[in-house]
Amino acid sequence: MQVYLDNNATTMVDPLVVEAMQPFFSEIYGNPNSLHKFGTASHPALRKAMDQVYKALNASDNDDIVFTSCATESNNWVLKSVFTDHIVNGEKNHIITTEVEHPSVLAACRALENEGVKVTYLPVNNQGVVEPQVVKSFITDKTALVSVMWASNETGMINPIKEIGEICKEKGVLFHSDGVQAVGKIPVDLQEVHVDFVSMSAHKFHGPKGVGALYIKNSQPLSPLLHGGEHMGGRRSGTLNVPYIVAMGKAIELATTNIEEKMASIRAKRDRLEDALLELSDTFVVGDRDNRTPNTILISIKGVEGEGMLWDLNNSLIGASTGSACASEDLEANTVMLAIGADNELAHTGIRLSLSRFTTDEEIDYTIDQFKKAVFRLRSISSSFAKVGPTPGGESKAC
Ligand SMILES: Cc1ncc(COP(=O)(O)O)c(CNc2co[nH]c2=O)c1O
Repeated sequence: MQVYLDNNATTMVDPLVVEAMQPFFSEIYGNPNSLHKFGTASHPALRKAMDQVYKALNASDNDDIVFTSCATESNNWVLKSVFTDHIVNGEKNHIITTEVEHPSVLAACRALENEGVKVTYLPVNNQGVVEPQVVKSFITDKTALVSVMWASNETGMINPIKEIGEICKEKGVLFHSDGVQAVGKIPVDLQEVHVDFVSMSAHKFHGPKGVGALYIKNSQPLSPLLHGGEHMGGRRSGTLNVPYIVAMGKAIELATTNIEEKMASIRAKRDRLEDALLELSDTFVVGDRDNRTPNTILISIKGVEGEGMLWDLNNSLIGASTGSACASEDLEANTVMLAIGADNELAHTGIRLSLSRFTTDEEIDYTIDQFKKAVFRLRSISSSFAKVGPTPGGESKAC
């Protein structure tokens, strides 16, 4: 048996999505910008895909949704164009984000610091979420943008986006949320929550890699990141990737239809897995599961190096991660665990398990069995665990 539990990194493309894409490779393949029938033949499918995304997000017709190549592009677009539109002219000079954002936000912010922008990286609490009042306390009249991820790719913890949005609206500050780990996984209603910009990525909800989108509230101005054509109303140049846009529409429709039912099913499997792993001594899971995306577990196993655990699980054909694949090459401590206050040793023991709607009960059973065997094997050769020994009573808990 092989079990894929790294769905926060990327997901399998739903076979129904693959089917929806097929006609647009060799049958309806014209350039949508061409005026002839080969080009206009793709327009109905493009309109349908756009409608599917609007419906899934409950976006208003006054809002814009622009397809991009990925969420990394969407995140960079917001940050760099807010800089262009509101900071270069001297109107503002400050951006607020958090210490635990995805690298595509953090690296873009660091690039803007090199341009002289003042960036505040807010801390998170011991649950790994940022507190609205902390956001409010750092907003000044020079703040151009607040950027806070909707849900964490590493912990699944969900930030108080509605409350932060209300603060930003009251203060007249633009608000961006990297919605990659929320869209398609938990309800996202953009008429319920005030956010100016939301990034999303199809390969997180069973669409293909290489297509994402940016939601822009009230179609407000945002300078293009890419120039050179009147695509997407001049918002984002580049020939439309028709099969992938169609795929994103189908994928978001499948992911958000009966989403509560889908969430309940995934959550039940995740909770069963989490409860079983917490039976191991000296383990803890980051964040209260009631405020977490239904598919994610970030578990720390005292005395077991995360990388070693990954390889052991890999030998059992179980795919997991120690955190964002974007940072998986380095053997650094898990930054989120450091941010919530774990010490350096503990922060090297994090393992992220992220399920999907395709995860089966049999796969959960197999994972529980293999995970416990791996922990026993690795702890038996672990110098640190042997030295410290198990905590009497083996305190294990979610926190
Ligand atoms: C919160 C978040 N933002 C942005 C991205 C980048 O999206 P893309 O550019 O469309 O790929 C990711 C991918 N996150 C991960 C990729 O690998 N492991 C992860 O956790 C993400 O989780």
